Amino acid sequence: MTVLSVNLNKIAVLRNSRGGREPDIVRAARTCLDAGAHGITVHPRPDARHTREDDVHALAAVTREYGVEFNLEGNPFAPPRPGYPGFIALCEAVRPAQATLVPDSDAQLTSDHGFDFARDADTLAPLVARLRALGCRVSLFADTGADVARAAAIGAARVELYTGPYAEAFAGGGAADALPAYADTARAAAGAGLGVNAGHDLDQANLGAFLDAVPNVLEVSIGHALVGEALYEGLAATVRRYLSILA
Ligand SMILES: CC(=O)[C@@H](O)[C@H](O)COP(=O)(O)O
Ligand SMILES: NCC(=O)COP(=O)(O)O
Repeated sequence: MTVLSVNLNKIAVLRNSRGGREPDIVRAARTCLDAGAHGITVHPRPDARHTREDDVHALAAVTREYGVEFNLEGNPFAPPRPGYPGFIALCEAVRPAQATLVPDSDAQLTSDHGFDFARDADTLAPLVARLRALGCRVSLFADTGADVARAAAIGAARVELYTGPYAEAFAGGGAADALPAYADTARAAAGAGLGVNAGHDLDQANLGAFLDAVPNVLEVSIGHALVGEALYEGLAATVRRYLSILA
């Protein structure tokens, strides 16, 4: 079964554009969870452009209340700065069920690549161990063709396949060419004992074909498209549409 974790970054983008509390990210989380979403994801960035430290605490509390997964994403190497205590410190404070490590630089518009596990193994391994000691399941953001055996050796429980290139290929009519690399990487990950998550630019149009082609996807985290689509149909109805694609 594939579960849906709704990424609420874009609710915070809208809220921050005017300051204040609206739209309320906790109300959005409750709406998604009441509609059947299996968890909540956020990816607070060091520049606090969307979700902030206080959101992380509030969403940790609401996911605890619902008994669902809180998936916290971030770059463990980004240094702390005022308003952003650092990814590991956030994990120490709220102990998310899943910590997804993503190799973003500060200036990136959004996530656009996975780790180079061979290059990053020595720096990742102690951080993964620290997160595991907190009780977090650790997932590492990965490109197709990544050295997933090494990701397993680093201590991760899962990899999250970066689906941006798939979404782009789908939009251009080239999904059939893009999907085999995802399926191969998912199979290799399973063979290495890793669970497989997927995310980035998934939407109602491209999700079904991805899940049909890629085996054993345990979780998809979806935010940008889902929040955009919710403008037309409402958040709860949109979450239910995604759940019907997963079913
Ligand atoms: C890790 C990942 O794929 C990203 O999709 C991320 O969570 C989205 O971040 P932004 O909302 O900042 O683009
Ligand atoms: N990990 C991917 C995620 O949380 C959401 O990505 P997107 O749907 O906002 O592109």
